[in-house]
Amino acid sequence: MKQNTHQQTTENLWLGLMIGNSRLHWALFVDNTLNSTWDTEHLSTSDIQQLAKTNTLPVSPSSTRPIFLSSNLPITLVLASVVPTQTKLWQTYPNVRLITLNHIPIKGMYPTLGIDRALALYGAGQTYGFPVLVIDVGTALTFTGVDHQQRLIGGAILPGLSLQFNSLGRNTGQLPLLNTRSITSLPPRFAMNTKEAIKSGVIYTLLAGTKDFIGSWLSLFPDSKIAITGGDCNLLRGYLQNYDPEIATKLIAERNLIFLGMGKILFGNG
Ligand SMILES: Nc1ncnc2c1ncn2[C@@H]1O[C@H](COP(=O)(O)OP(=O)(O)O)[C@@H](O)[C@H]1O
Ligand SMILES: CC(C)(COP(=O)(O)O)[C@@H](O)C(=O)NCCC(=O)O
Ligand SMILES: [K+]
Repeated sequence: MKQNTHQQTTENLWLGLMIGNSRLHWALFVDNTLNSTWDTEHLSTSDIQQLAKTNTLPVSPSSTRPIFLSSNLPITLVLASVVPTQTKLWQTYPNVRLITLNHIPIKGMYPTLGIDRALALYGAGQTYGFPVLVIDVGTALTFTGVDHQQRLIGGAILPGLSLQFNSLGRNTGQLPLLNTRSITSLPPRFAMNTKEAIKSGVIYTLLAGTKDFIGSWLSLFPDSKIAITGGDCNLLRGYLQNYDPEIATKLIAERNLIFLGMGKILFGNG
């Protein structure tokens, strides 16, 4: 592992870590303010054990492979996770604080609600106002809504784009495995080859479903904000701009909703 010494003392540095199902999402908070965010792949058990032992943490806004911050003082690692096996591994870190639903000031949450959904919802509400609907286009795609009184209304969970393509590619005898990132424009609706037919099926169904959820939410909360986040949020928003420009203009895209929520909870600001 590469070592990188940092000029700043660690008292004013907090590292946020959101463990998602596909990747790790990192945030550096400096002087109680969100400074930078980046994503990496999941780390191996031995890498995490080594970090805990040597009191080092990755600080690498520009790379998918982490560079490690070494320090004599314990750095506070603020952890939220939707992957219990990973939570266990990271809890071996010396100075770790785990964010749970108990920390989130949203009323009426059910006990198994994902902490990523709760944090993003709180971050969106605090930033844009309540009520708000959050669409998170990650490994799973989720809709999560909260009302004027910061009470959870609920939402929905379905497979995200890559999960949909992977399930077709891996569970059939002759369908190809498509790469989500290679699909940048809307496919023809009625396709004449297999790849385009998969794209059409997944994307138009997703767009119709998204439009329906947004319409349904706005019929309940006509003045609500709608925020979109997650690894594939720009892809979905891009398709939506062609498919239904009026709905697309209502969407606020923000990759850091979860960390905006984390910042509010830790410091009372983003
Ligand atoms: N650099 C990248 N590496 C991996 N996945 C990426 C990348 N950029 C975008 N993605 C997309 O993001 C999706 C995962 O979304 P993300 O919100 O990061 O996941 P999670 O929070 O569930 O781990 C992947 O399915 C993939 O399609
Ligand atoms: C729905 C999720 C799998 C989304 O995870 P992600 O795609 O962000 O990795 C996660 O929020 C989760 O495990 N939720 C628990 C069930 C629920 O929210 O009802
Ligand atoms: K997510």
